Amino acid sequence: MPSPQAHGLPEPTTRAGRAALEALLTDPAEALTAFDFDGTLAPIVADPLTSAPHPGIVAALAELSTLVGTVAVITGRAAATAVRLGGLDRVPGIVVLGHYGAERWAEGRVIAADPPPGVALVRAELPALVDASGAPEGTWIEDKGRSLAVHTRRADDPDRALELLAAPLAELAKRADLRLEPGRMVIELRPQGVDKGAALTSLVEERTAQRVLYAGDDLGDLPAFAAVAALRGRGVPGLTVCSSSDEVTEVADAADLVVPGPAGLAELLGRLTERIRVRGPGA
Ligand SMILES: O=P(O)(O)OC[C@H]1O[C@H](O[C@H]2O[C@H](CO)[C@@H](O)[C@H](O)[C@H]2O)[C@H](O)[C@@H](O)[C@@H]1O
Repeated sequence: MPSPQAHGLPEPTTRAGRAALEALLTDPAEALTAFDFDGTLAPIVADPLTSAPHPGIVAALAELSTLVGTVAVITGRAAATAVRLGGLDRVPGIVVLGHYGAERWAEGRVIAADPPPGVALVRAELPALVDASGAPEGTWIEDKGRSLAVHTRRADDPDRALELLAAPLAELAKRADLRLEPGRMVIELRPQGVDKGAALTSLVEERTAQRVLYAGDDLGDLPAFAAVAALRGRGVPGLTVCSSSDEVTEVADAADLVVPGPAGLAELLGRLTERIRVRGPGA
């Protein structure tokens, strides 16, 4: 039987990753494949309202959806926002879990619990807090409905802005009983009790998936990587893929396979679908 590399698939650097890729190729219908949105499917841009998937990557997901059991996106965005920006409704049967798993979009419907009262408190206090922090011009607030994010990418000195914001945002999050979620030039204040790891695990259980692939790029994806490791312990082969950047190195350190950003992921998906088609299901 040819190795995955014989068809241009990159080789995971870990034994568990290689075993998971082989298991996925052998039984794709048993697999759940899940992807982060920003930085993984969509290149990072200065204005989150203009995010768009890497060219061809949604078509690749659509093709993948005909070959594997489940295609999902798990994002910090509101689910409907990711669907709209990504054109994700072009992927048959896709499940989109938004707000780190607090929302679920499927077949055009969003299911979510009401946000906790702390979100309204943060909405009321955050503008004055950002002003008082001394964070440089360009720091701005994204109100996502169920959570709020303070972005520094457009600030003169993004890292300095994050330093100035860290303590006051931590104090506000504590008072509002919300979770502080750091990311790529952003700090979010969001409801507790959910993360991408719990979201991924629930979906794997719901779909009774026997193989799992998860791809991400940011700190908020690390719980999903940990969930993949835990699933391996329960006998479910799992492959973690990092869409790499210079901004976050922890994700590459934890991954079985590193690809160069969304362009690299698009290429990986193309090779993966081609390999599954050539090999045929159950081969
Ligand atoms: O879980 P994700 O799908 O990765 O979403 C995480 C956050 O992504 C967005 O912010 C990031 O992408 C922006 C657009 O490229 C970029 O400008 C920003 O610096 C990044 O942090 C989004 O705006 C957040 O709401 C998401 O939670």
